[in-house]
Amino acid sequence: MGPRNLFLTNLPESSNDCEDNPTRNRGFSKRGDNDLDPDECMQRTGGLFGSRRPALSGTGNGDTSQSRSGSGSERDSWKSEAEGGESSDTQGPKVTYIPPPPPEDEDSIFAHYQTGINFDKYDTILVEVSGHDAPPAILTFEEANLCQTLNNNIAKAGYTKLTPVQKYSIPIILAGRDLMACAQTGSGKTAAFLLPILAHMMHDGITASRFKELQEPECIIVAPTRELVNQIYLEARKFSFGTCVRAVVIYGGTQLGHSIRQIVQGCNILCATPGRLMDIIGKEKIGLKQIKYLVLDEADRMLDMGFGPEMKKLISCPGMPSKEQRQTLMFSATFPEEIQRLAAEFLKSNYLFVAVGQVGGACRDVQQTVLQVGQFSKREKLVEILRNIGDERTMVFVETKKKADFIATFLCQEKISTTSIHGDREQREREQALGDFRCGKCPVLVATSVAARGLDIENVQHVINFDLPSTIDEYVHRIGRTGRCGNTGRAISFFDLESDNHLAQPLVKVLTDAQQDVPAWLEEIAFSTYIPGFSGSTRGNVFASVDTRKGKSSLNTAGFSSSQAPNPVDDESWD
Ligand SMILES: Nc1ncnc2c1ncn2[C@@H]1O[C@H](COP(=O)(O)OP(=O)(O)OP(=O)(O)O)[C@@H](O)[C@H]1O
Repeated sequence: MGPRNLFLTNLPESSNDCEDNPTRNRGFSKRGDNDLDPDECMQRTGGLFGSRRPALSGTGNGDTSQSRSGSGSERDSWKSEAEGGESSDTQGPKVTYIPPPPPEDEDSIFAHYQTGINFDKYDTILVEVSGHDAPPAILTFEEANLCQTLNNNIAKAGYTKLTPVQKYSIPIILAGRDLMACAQTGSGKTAAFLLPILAHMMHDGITASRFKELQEPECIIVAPTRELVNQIYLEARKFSFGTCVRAVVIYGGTQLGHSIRQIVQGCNILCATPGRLMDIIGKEKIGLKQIKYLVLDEADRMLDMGFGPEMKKLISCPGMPSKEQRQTLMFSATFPEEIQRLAAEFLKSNYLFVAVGQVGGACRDVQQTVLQVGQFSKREKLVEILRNIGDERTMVFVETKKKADFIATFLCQEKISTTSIHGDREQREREQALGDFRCGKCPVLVATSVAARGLDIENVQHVINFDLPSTIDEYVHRIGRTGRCGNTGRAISFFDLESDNHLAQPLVKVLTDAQQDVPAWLEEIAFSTYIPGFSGSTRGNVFASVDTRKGKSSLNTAGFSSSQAPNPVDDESWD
């Protein structure tokens, strides 16, 4: 195998507050004070595991091998990227990895970072709610009338104010309505669905318990990547702390038997990647009859051709309540119109659509810079930028798994502390890489799209698109790894005239909508490149700025409940 799996983290000699891992390796620090031979650097595996925040805690039992080579073309293997190439019919060695359980101490469970200076600016964002009979937004957690334990956990998590998506989503979900919610990256969509679901479960009571032969969870939450479902699990564990609700997480690349053992101990909320979930259902390790809530996080990704077929299989499984009998919730920062139409198959016809700001728009707390850089100049430019950045946490996105290893190795040889995450790395390595990055041992993480969505990592100050993605939606998600929860961040993208011209128009739109400077050369390309159907406005195929049902909508600002908001204007003038 090429350097792909030999590539390792570079760790400074001195340890810091991260847990040491017996297989921890040494390597280069940015300051280059421990000059390991690059080859030796390549001989070591693993890295650090654990960080100030709870570690990943997937569970599972080796049922299927993990594809060690991306099947099909690199770009087409996005799904195998997310699942790490795992599927029940993949040949290869048995997966035996069992992630260690997350820390159980309260400090770790409630570890969180501070909201940023722009958190209060959320209240100025226009919110559009479309669909009929929408309950009014709430302005405070108290208005949600949650139980004391939940309120205690919210306070311990450092939440004092609701974000816009929470103000509108929580009452809608408490009212039992289906919901499609779009809000910018880093604006609290996870709590927006977890809190009302937990409130319902606490109020209505739960059935699944450790003493049941067959576990029948009340809630299933699916997301496209292992690291993201684990992150959602840790949030569910946080907010359900001290309650009888038990959350479990299962994902590919880990031993299946361990997943099963976790489930049989009691499973009310199951956080899962699609591949592992369908394995567990196929083996009848859970029943679906008690499902009350089905949540699709990064929903547009879950419904596209990558995971759409598996999602359709899921809702057709024996025992799965129909869309009329369950509550279905979909969340994402992007939601193209054609995907919205696909979503209708999963949602009750009277679902509500909440759009916080421009659907598909970038978070305005991210300062975006686009540089024209040809492919042969990218590495030099990357090193120049990273040397200027110093030790601030930076995610570098590349388009293929091979390139992730290559660039990470290259940076290693440039004595820049770097690690990598992509779908061909063992799950253990992926989790170690994330742990090294989270705790700052490796301030640079080179990643493919497997890390583009959802990951909430403290202090990511910079995102560099070494390669621009193929779609503008993925661009929005990638740069959203920084500038989260009112904090500011910076994104720098290398625009290659040979391959990125198709992105020029949507990129200009995203930059303009986010009040960013648009380079003249990019504008020129944008308006000299004709893309059928793109009118440069929100009505183009690029963004669905309104509910594609074109239903009745009310335009509110996040700072008001609908009763106080300015008179709703016709969504024609929305954009
Ligand atoms: N009301 C709140 N007050 C303070 N912090 C919050 C609040 N809601 C969420 N957060 C924090 O903000 C961060 C981002 O939340 P979350 O990951 O749910 O964002 P998101 O909208 O799902 O982002 P993405 O679109 O990238 O998935 C998390 O660290 C979360 O704990």
